[in-house]
Amino acid sequence: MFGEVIQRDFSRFKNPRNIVNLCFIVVFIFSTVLTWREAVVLEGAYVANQRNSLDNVATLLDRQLQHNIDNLLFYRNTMFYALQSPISTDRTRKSLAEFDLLRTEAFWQLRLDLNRSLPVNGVSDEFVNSNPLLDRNDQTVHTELSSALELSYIMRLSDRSRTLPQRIFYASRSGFFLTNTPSANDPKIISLYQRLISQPYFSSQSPQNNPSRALRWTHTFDANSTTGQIITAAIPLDFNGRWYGILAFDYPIDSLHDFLQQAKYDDHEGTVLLYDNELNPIATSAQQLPKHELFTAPQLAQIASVVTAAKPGEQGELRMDSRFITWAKLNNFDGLLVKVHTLEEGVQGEFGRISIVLSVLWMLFTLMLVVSWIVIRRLVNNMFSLQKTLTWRANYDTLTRLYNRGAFFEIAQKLSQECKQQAQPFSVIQMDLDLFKSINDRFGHNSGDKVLAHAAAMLSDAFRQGDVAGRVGGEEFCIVLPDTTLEEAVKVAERIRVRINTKDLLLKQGNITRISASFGVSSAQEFNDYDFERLQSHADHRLYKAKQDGRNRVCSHD
Ligand SMILES: Nc1nc2c(ncn2[C@@H]2O[C@H](COP(=O)(O)OP(=O)(O)OP(=O)(O)O)[C@@H](O)[C@H]2O)c(=O)[nH]1
Repeated sequence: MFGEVIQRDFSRFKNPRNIVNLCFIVVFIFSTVLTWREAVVLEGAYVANQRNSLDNVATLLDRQLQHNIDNLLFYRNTMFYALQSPISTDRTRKSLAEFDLLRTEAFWQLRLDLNRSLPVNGVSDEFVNSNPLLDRNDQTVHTELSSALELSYIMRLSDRSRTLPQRIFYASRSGFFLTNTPSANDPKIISLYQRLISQPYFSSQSPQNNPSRALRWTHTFDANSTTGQIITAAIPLDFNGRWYGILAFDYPIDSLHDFLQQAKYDDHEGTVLLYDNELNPIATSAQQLPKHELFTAPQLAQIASVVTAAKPGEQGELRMDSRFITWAKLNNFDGLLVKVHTLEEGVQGEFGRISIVLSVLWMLFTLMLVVSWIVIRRLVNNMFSLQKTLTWRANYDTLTRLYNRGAFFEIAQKLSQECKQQAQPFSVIQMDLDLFKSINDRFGHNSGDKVLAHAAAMLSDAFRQGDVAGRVGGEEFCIVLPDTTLEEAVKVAERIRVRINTKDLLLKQGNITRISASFGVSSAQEFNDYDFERLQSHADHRLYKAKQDGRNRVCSHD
């Protein structure tokens, strides 16, 4: 059963049309799979390229930030060690004495060395006492001030050329501050200090608010200064269980913006954006921040969910609409670097051009494949119909559409042998048109052909299913009748004779004629012989007798 199914399926493929279809399908699948593979490799390279490109910016930015954080930690250590073992010099003692005199003034400034140190700016005892967050402790304030004066030397020396434009400062709870962007000794000191201690980065560094005492980034905020929006990183300074103040640096957002703009991108490389820890865009490699939101609220939520789970330094990518998003969580910044690559930019870029060439090549190949499939299918179809015609012509007579002599003899012999094997009767009718020559002579050869075709049609209509007829000579026909006795065959011959003889036939130029035929019938039972050729010879002999007896009759005996 299974074998039959396989054989049937296999034989279906022997048909050249199916083989051609199969071959083309295989070539098409193969080419599509190859192109698909190329596309997958290309996509992998594209993703790696996008990641690398963002990684370069992330590494650069991280390095800059690391430098600043290192500076901050270095300054904290300086303060820490100075608090532990303060250096007492004439100059510091003088400055501290000066502080004791000035501490009740609304604002004041101490400076050890005009050229080599930065000024320490302070506010009055009254100001400090009015703010519960502040505490000017008489036990520690001198040590802290001398430490700050020491730091002012180092801060003054620090090289700012390698860093992003920034402000580094120490804001003390004891009512003074030190910054690398010094100001004059004027009332502005009060407002500057007021601004430092009222910002969230100051209060958030209290032991209650920052129990881990780690560095913390703010989100962007308006510093209410000429610098516009800024972002700040701060660490607390603790010593001997006392929270002294904070060391911090801040960047104007513009400087981060400039930094990203300097990262080299060609026009098709997409846009890099820096987001703060509240996922607000703060800087971009484009000319300016996008006027409308780049991401919808659900998209932002999707980014947030992916990024929250990520560790610092981790990278990833997302597909949003037609855009390819690469993100990197920085090691030294509490925010996110995002690269947005639009489809349009992608198409214009190198990978886009390669993808287009690949798609066009695939389409061309497929088109050529389809065209050649159509051509080959047509060739195969033509070949098939030619083969069919040739086969038909080899077996049939084109005029009468009956079997020709060769094919008929072959079939007749086969049928006679089958009847012999099954011990069935078998009969043969030999038929010849009467005086056919005179039709040719009177009406022409074409009319003679028409008569032959007509006689064959009469013949075909009259015999039964299973009987086979053939044209065995010019106007001679033979019919074999399996499983038919002589009597039955005579009846069939008689029926044919009547049919032929009762129909008028319209010939050339309106001539109507009626034809007749003579029949000789023989059967295998009579002679106990199933050899077709011999039976046909007997029938032919009886046909001759029928002609002799006056034509238009059936003869079944010698
Ligand atoms: N038109 C046409 N004539 C054919 C074809 N084949 C044979 N003939 C003609 O058929 C005629 C047969 O004539 P005869 O054998 O003399 O016999 P008949 O005229 O039929 O006379 P009887 O058989 O004695 O009745 C010949 O003239 C052949 O040329 C054919 O394919 N087409």
